Amino acid sequence: MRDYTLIQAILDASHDGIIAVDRDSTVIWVNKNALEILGLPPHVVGEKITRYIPQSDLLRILATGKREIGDIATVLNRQIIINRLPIVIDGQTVGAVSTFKEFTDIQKMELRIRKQSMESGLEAKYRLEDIVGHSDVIREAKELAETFGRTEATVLILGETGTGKELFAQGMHLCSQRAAGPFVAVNCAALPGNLLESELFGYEDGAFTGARKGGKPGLFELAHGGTLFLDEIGEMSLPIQALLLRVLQEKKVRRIGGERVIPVDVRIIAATNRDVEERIRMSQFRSDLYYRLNVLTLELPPLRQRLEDIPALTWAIIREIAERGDKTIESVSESLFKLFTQHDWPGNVRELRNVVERMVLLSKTARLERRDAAFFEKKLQKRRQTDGAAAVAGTIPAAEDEAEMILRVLQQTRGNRQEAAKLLGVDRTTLWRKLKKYGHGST
Ligand SMILES: Nc1ncnc2c1ncn2[C@@H]1O[C@H](COP(=O)(O)OP(=O)(O)OP(=O)(O)O)[C@@H](O)[C@H]1O
Repeated sequence: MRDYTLIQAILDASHDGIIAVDRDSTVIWVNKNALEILGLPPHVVGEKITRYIPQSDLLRILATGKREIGDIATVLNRQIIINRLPIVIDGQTVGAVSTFKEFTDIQKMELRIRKQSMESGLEAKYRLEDIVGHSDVIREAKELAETFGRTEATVLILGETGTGKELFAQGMHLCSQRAAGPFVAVNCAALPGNLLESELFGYEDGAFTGARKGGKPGLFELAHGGTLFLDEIGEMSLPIQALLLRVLQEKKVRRIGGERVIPVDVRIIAATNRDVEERIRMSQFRSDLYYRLNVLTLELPPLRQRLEDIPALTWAIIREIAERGDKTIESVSESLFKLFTQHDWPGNVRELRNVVERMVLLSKTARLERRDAAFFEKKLQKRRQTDGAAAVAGTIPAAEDEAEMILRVLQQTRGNRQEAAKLLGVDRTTLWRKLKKYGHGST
């Protein structure tokens, strides 16, 4: 009797509701919270559970012997989160128990945010040790990134397009104390001004026409406890720069159309492939924001400064393709690597990835040969000719040619920019920038 009273007191002390049934679905134990949440009378013990809850889910647990964790249900107009488990003794299911609690607004929000962040892949995958390359320049960059990563300071990554800025940002996040928190990346150049503002800061219900019902948390809120990676920071408009600076100073955000001030704990890693200092001179970038972002600087080398890494990078790409199950390559000819070293790779590792992927997918054997690279040789030749002509004329390659080529490729891909960028061997942002430059920004 003493044991019974003691156990009952312990169960009643739990914040969760607990109700257990035996193999015949007779209630054998229930605590105070369960009675309260389910609205049951105190004398349910000894009665069939179906008398009070005709469709009780515990019947299913008795039948299947399988646990069900994290189910959400509405009971008496309240949302509850439930775990149901079989009670197993000596390998036999002798009953079932359900533990549950009210689902608070905070938990609801957490669940929604977690779901959103998983859907849009807001988790860092690459660790610094996954970044391929043994050249001195990349080794130094990795060492520096590791040192920077462990601090809480803001880091500015400088590097040409495709040099791995996002990979390094992920790597720094994963070696920081925030590794278990979210990693949220946003490309400031890919979103027009007002869209970038609502992405970063979120909005309240009814903030503007077309705003999602219930409002939307901004990326700062989603990155709470983690890292926010702001790529192409140099492209950010002046009004958004001012808002960003305020958030960095105050560590609080206010959603568009909202009154509430939401505290955020976010580490910023920013990146740019443009000379921000030049933009400061042209009054297009705020110097106070630049100094705040540029506490630590990590410069990433272009691929042409680490040509010795090409074989390792090529093999890493080949392995990834094989893992996807697309195609397996067993050997690569030395002459192909030699050809690769003759190129200056303006699109860096992203361009190398595109070239290798194309070759692997087109190759008919398990060996990559120089002859598989006919399309690449053509590209090289064309580039040499253009460079030669430019050198003779003392000009840069004609802009019209580039604009025409981009539009032609876009036509070919029926306006699909991602595909066009891939065919052109540039990233989407570069393509977007070029279109803007040639006056086709909104096409
Ligand atoms: N050292 C590396 N090892 C393996 N893959 C790499 C490396 N560097 C870059 N890549 C690959 O190159 C591509 C571009 O990388 P990433 O997006 O990090 O570059 P970025 O500098 O952020 O480019 P952008 O400035 O255009 O946004 C990705 O597909 C990435 O996987």
